Amino acid sequence: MKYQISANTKNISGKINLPASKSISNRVLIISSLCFSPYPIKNLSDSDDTKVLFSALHSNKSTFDIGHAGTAMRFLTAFLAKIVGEWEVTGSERMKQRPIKILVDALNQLGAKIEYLENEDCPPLRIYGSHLKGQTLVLDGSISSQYISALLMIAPTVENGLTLKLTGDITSGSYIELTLRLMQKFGIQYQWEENEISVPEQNYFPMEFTVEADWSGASYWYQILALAEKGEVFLENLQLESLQGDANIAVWFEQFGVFSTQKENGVLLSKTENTQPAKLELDFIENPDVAQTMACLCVAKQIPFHFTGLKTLKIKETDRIFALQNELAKFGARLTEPKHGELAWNGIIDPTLTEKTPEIKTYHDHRMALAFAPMAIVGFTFKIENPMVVTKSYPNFWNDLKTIGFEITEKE
Ligand SMILES: O=C(O)C1=C[C@@H](OP(=O)(O)O)[C@@H](O)[C@H](O)C1
Ligand SMILES: C=C(OP(=O)(O)O)C(=O)O
Repeated sequence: MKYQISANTKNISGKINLPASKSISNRVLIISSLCFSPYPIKNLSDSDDTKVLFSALHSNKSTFDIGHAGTAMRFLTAFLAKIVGEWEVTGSERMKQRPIKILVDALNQLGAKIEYLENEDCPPLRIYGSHLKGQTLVLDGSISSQYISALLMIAPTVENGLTLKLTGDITSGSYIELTLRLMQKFGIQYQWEENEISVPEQNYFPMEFTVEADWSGASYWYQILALAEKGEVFLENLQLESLQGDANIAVWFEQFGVFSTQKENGVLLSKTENTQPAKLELDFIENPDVAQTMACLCVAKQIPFHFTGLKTLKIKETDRIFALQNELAKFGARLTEPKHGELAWNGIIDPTLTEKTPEIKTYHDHRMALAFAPMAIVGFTFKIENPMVVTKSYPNFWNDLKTIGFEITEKE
């Protein structure tokens, strides 16, 4: 199934009920399961990635299929490693290619026994969970922060706690900070100095928790306003003072004339002046999930760019560097990869590449659909293949777009 997308609107006006943060939801679900008594969670995300973790944590089975959900895979692996029993965790074909060795090695050092069932270093896994004994672990922090978050969340419940010494350039550090700040809200004390994080053995303190709106999901609304001539969008439940690292983008978008004001129940985005940078240079080391948003924005506005900090994009839901290069070429943009972890464009549209009605492939990646759809605002009409990939993080996305005047029709 495909959607054909167009948008005959330059002046945007809307009120959007954003999805709740899946990163926060998945952390509070794990923490709740680690508490002596579970606590009520309000505004839990309705994304596939959260639903799948919720089901696994509330099931009486011993085999779990977590689909495409990276955080669910990594967080559940660490959680099950300390629950006495024999467990199996698998996922989508792509999940079977996403590495997990760093986490498996760490958990095995703590006393778990985890085996690979198909390919070395990747899911599916058989986990023999047992009582874990803490120690100092040395871990490569440059591949995925999710391994580190997974270990940190179980750390207070491991005998003697845990100390993690991180080597390499730490990637997605904002997500490690999110983990620690959430743990702190549930009563946990920790120390983080330079590349060393220590969490003593202690109890989580259960308390009612309300999940904030998702900042990565908000990025598509910032992108829409940046592409529009003017307008106002109210994003419900969003907080400028946020636990999420992607809240950074509020500042990034000011150079596109999009300004953010905190109101009682959310953030008001407004665009009154049509400005844009001559060239965009950004480092995504703390914000990998908004790289597609910014690349699509720049191509739609013909802004040359040089992005760095993108090494992890190759091991996400798809190889996002490859996917962006392939699909943005259909709009005439020839993106280059100057170095591993970089993406650049000279701002020149090559008419020999341009397709009249491009068909955008989504590669099982929600962010391909989410980031390309806003490009309709500048007048493109295109199709998006397998548009329901958005349910991984933002199930109501297509309905939300319709409320601001997008035309979305189903095609074979
Ligand atoms: O911990 C988290 O909630 C996440 C961490 C990031 O992954 P990496 O640490 O693998 O970059 C991010 O891309 C992902 O969407 C969510
Ligand atoms: C990378 C992502 O998710 P995950 O790694 O949890 O599958 C994402 O949501 O963009």
